[in-house]
Amino acid sequence: MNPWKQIVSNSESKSKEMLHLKQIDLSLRRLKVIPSDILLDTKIQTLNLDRNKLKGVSGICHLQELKILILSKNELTDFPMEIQSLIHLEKLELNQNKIQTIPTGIFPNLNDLKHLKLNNNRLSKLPMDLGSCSKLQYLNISHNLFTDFPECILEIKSLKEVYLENNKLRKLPAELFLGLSLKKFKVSCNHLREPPDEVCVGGLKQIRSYFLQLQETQAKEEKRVKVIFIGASMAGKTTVSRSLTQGHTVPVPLKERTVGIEISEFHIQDVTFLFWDFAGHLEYYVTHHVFITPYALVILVVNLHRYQVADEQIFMDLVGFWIKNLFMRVPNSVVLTVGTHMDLCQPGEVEEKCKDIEERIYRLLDEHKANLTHFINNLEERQDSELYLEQTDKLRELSNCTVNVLNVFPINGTNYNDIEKLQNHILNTVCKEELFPNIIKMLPPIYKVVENAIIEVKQNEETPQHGIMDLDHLLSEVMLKTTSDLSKNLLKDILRYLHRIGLIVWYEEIKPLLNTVFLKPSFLITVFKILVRHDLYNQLWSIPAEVLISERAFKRDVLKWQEMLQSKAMIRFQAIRVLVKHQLETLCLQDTEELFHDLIGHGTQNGKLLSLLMHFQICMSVRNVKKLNPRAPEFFPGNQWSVKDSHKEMCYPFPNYLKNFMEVTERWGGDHHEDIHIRVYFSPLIPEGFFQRLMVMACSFYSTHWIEKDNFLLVNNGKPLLVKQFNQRADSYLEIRSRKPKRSNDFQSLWDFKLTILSIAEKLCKEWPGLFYYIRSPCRTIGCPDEFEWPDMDETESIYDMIKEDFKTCETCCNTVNMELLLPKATGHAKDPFLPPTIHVTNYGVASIVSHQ
Ligand SMILES: Nc1nc2c(ncn2[C@@H]2O[C@H](COP(=O)(O)OP(=O)(O)OP(=O)(O)O)[C@@H](O)[C@H]2O)c(=O)[nH]1
Repeated sequence: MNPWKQIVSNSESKSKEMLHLKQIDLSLRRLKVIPSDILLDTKIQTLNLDRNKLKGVSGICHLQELKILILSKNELTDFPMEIQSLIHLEKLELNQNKIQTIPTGIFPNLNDLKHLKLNNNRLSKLPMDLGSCSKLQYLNISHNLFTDFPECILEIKSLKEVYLENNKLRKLPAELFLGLSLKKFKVSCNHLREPPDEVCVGGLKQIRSYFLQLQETQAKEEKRVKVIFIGASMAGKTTVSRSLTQGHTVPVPLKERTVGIEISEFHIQDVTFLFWDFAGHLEYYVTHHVFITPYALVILVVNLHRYQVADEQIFMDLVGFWIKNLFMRVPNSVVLTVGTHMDLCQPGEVEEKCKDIEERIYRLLDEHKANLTHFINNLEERQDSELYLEQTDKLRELSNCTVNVLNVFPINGTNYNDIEKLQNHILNTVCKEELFPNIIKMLPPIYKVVENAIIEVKQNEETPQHGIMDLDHLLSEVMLKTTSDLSKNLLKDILRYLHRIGLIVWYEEIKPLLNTVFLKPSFLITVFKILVRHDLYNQLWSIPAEVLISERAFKRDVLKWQEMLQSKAMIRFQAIRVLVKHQLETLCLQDTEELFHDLIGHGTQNGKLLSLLMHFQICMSVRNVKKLNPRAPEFFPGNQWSVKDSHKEMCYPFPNYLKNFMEVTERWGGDHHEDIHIRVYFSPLIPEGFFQRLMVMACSFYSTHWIEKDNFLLVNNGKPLLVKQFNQRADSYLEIRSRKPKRSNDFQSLWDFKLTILSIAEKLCKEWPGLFYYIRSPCRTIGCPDEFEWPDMDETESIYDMIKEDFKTCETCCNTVNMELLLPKATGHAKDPFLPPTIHVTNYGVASIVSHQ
């Protein structure tokens, strides 16, 4: 609960209590001036004026005893000069105003100031005399317009926490990390070159290690950019990316369709490009969250011959779908649309189509913006608008983001002159400061030395061709190749940097892969492609007899596997072994035996392949598909939950291959009008791959489950819960449905069940920063279309505590509905109040939710 709300909760009790406590809460009052009676009470120590409409704070200088002053979310454009008189001030919050400058002469008077919040203003400078605040421990200047680091910060030796995110900083001073003893530091979303973002995301430890290296040497400049090729199947992505990297036109035969992703490195002048060519098939979209990252140039390839001017559907398939998904995933990305097959177009057709594509993209982005504005207005106009403040803020932030779409660049992908023109265009684009401020990376020379040593190790004859290496082995090899005396920790920090720029892959967060480095990221993709491929069904059939025999399988088994894949999207472990073995044989690698065991695992231990796929929520594992126990023990957030080991063969459902068969529908037995259901609406859409991953995570928690393409059914303590997705334009939502409990006491466990699914969905949504969602409960009256909106779920407050009323009246049908049918309204004692739990999804049976109680 917000501490301010705890202090004073209603106006009647306010005066007496406040006079005693000297703490005044006047937040959310729509105040334009501070009430005069407050200004007369000179003994006030705490004044909270959060979320009002103040343009000034005239008279505040009288409150000489003030220690805490909260003026966040007001309409201040000037820094209030009177604050200089508040010499006992310890905490000052002026965030979310419109302040542009802070004059000098204020901070030298605030000798006791410990906490200063100035985020979300329009500041580009801090006054030099801020340095005199020798007790300041917390400083937040994130979401402002700083281009240069304010030097005065370096003088404040007491600082423990500094927040600088979302500015335009290019360089951080070494003294900040080597001189001060910071404990918390955030700097994401800047234009950093020194140190580059890829170092900063590693946190204080890695930034310190970076600057320690620069104490004796000068940083060297490197220009690097990741280029992501996306677009529908057969658009020409591989043709363009291969022609660019190989320096001549490369015809791609039809049978060589991209499977998964292709990666290649390529140089134009002094810029290093890392090309990631994504296959157009939807089956691969579930893997895109692993690889589509911010700060990349996105090349959207469109076949102009296929494109039709007046056809909205074809625009959505070839262009709109990708732009929408990018907006959700990387809301600030730069997109260059390349139109291919212009040689097959008639004169005049190319110009007309390019213009049409550009206009429709802008319309799509405008529509998205208008949608957001509409939501913001709706929430703000509500009488209970204060219940939706977080949502409104998030929407506002989103409406400031935009995908930067460049004009369409038409080419004939089979003509090298055109490829050369495109090459120059790409170079000019990435060198544009305003589009790619992060292309330049200033690095200590040792980073390059280590990079070169790794490339040498990679090319060494003794290194396995697949480039998978044990971490310790790699570290000792690199140490041998570099003359300088490198510490293991520094080497690991440099490896982390090389992982983030995409040169190597080291997933240290995945336990079974902690000691594994993929020197060739493309091999990692090859590994993914063994099981995530559009032609998996045919792949199974093409496995040669000798591979089958070596795994004690027969052609008849293959038929069973194919049937299982088609009807249940399930792959048996034996089939996985066979597929991996076959794939490794076709790659003609040495050491296949060892690699095979590494990828597949030993005994019940998952190998690298399944660990990777499960970590990225692409598949899950189940033991005994037929005998799932509908009376499995009840699951509670906070309890460790496990399933006994069985000796049955494991099976792996891959929800991306699911079709709409009827198993879930049959088990559920149709909707009842009494069902308790809620809807989670998504704008602009439910992202591709979202539902499948939600399914994987949810089914990892609830062992009794059934899955279909757009539905899944979970059972907990004998009670079923159905989750369905509906994904149509302006009507994209998840429905979470359960039967109405017979006893009133059972409502809470049912709401707990729903809240767990909601918290999983919420966690997933964070991976799509451009995605907005809200939750509604439909009115209970048959035929009434109205829905009740859920309030913002405050991270610190249980939703059960937020719902105070027992009944709600529908504005449309005027019926009164019992609240426990609509929202989590605890009837008895709140057993498991909902605090968004931390979710640990590892493997089937060891998944757990830890709630913060
Ligand atoms: N005539 C003509 N053919 C092209 C052009 N660009 C690509 N192609 C051909 O179009 C076909 C598909 O090209 P790819 O590069 O494989 O397409 P892709 O987008 O990578 O397709 P996926 O791998 O399915 O995602 C190939 O046969 C290319 O040779 C072009 O500009 N003109």
